[in-house]
Amino acid sequence: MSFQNQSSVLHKFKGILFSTMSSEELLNSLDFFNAREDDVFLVSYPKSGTHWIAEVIGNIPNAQISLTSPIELGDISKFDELKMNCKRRVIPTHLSYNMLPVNIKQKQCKIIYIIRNPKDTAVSLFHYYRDNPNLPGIETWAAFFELFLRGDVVYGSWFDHVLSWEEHKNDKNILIIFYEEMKRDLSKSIKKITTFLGINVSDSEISKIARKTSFSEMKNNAAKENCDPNHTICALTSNRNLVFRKGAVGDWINYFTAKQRRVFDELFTEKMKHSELARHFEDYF
Ligand SMILES: Nc1ncnc2c1ncn2[C@@H]1O[C@H](COP(=O)(O)O)[C@@H](OP(=O)(O)O)[C@H]1O
Ligand SMILES: CCc1ccc(OS(=O)(=O)O)cc1
Repeated sequence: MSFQNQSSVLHKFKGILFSTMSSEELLNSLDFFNAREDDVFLVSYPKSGTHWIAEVIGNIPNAQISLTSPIELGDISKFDELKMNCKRRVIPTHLSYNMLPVNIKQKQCKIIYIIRNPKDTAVSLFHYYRDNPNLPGIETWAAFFELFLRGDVVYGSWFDHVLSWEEHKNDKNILIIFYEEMKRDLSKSIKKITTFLGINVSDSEISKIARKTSFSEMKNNAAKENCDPNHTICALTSNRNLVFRKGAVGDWINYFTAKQRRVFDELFTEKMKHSELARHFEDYF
């Protein structure tokens, strides 16, 4: 597998790194996006469990929804492509709240924001950088750790991303889901999601969705799929095999040195001192 230089796969837009698969023209035009009132946005910082929630939603019986590729993926023809979709659209994105098209906010579309312990997120993104030819090559975990702390990674700083959503955590059209809660009680999180979407689902159907969206099931299914580079659903890869790595809570402990842990905790405390969302991670640090 060939590793790419950062400049060939990432570009900076308004100070934040994006994949070159997100054209500058598209990023500049986001505010021209025409949202529909029944659109659902699935928002996350990369590697927070986005595919997992997408699979949960895709398995809701009779939901009549259509999962699209991320709003920021592609070129200016993106909005025409989305317009042609007649079903209720579930649109993933890794955009921060500030960059989200204004029309989505005006129409108060439903938004699910998934958030994961940043230490596990960093480790997961490190592996994504290493394995994914659409991301820059990275030599070591130590080098990646520095980039992550500085926000010098695709979609920028985890801290800034989460803080941009923090201010809207109580908006009635926004549901916050934690990866760690999904791991602890998947059925409970599925129930939260279906209730939020206004779809009535029985307990036995919820159990069925939980079975179908277990890590092993999703990883096995991805291994059987053909990887079609012309059908890119993800913003960062057309190979779904790269998405399902370990699916665990607390894997960071196998990577962080004692010093890295101290440095990270200091930065976390400083940046997230006013954050209620951050309190959720106290048990996982
Ligand atoms: N069904 C599932 N259960 C648990 N974790 C899952 C999962 N599906 C995906 N993931 C994990 O979510 C991360 C990918 O997030 P995203 O979909 O936002 O890119 C990966 O984490 P790891 O790299 O830690 O394994 C992946 O393994
Ligand atoms: C399948 C929906 C989805 C989930 C996550 C995405 O982001 S990434 O490209 O894998 O980072 C895109 C689409």
